[in-house]
Amino acid sequence: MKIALLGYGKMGKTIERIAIDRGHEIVLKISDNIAAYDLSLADVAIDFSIPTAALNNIITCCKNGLPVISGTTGWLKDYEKAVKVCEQEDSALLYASNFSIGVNLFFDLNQKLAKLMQPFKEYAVAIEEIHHTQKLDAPSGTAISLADQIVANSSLTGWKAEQAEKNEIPVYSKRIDEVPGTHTVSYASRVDTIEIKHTAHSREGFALGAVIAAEWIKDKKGVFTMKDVLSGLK
Ligand SMILES: NC(=O)C1=CN([C@@H]2O[C@H](COP(=O)(O)OP(=O)(O)OC[C@H]3O[C@@H](n4cnc5c(N)ncnc54)[C@H](OP(=O)(O)O)[C@@H]3O)[C@@H](O)[C@H]2O)C=CC1
Ligand SMILES: O=C(O)C1=N[C@H](C(=O)O)C[C@H](O)C1
Repeated sequence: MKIALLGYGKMGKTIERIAIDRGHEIVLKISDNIAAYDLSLADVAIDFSIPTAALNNIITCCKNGLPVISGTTGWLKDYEKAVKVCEQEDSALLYASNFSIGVNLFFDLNQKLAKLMQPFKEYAVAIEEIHHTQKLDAPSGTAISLADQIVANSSLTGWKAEQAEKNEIPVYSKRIDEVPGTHTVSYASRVDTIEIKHTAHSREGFALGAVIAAEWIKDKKGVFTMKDVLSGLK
């Protein structure tokens, strides 16, 4: 498979190594405006760039009929625009706030725990995410996905960074040196605390999941999530 890498930073470089190990070829590496590049050599694009570039990169891929895997976070207010263009252009898009298989299992666990905790109003839920100091967005895309899942499975009305209202989930963001990504969901009562936690030891899990998603989407059309990819692996 011929891959265009949109964004050639920490993730782009890790994806390159894993994609080559799996027998793929990197035909393009972009770290600036996509308009100047010829996408016609690629079978699929993988975008791990910056929040302000993600939507434009996705739209350009869709207009070129190039399936695109989107891992960039911090641009989701524009997600519906991306979906609309993808559908209009009869192209293919898969966004995930986190491509790691472990985090996707953690998402299932989070959803189940939220359902289980729903009747027990004495527990207050909170989310904490810790990432490296170069991260541009906060809260992390993964923390937002976790919060959205809890809202969908509880009587809580939303989430807020730090100072949440009574009916909201507080999401705390910490930035520490080289941390690849740690997410904790906790339910605290006066007498005890229940916690679930995912700790990434490196960026390999994110990158492997993105390459697996690219292999999966290559000849498809439509808007997908990691659930679609993982249901095919089970
Ligand atoms: N979904 C997931 O599983 C994961 C998501 N992420 C997300 O992926 C994104 C990238 O992370 P990371 O690799 O750590 O960040 P980096 O800062 O290391 O890399 C971002 C890269 O994008 C480049 N870039 C800047 N403008 C553009 C543009 N217009 N088009 C294409 N590339 C551009 C930057 O170039 P330059 O340095 O020259 O500005 C840089 O090489 C972040 O949003 C992060 O949150 C990260 C890990 C996992
Ligand atoms: O910026 C990162 O590094 C990461 N970003 C993603 C996010 O915002 O959730 C995923 C992962 O935690 C690493």
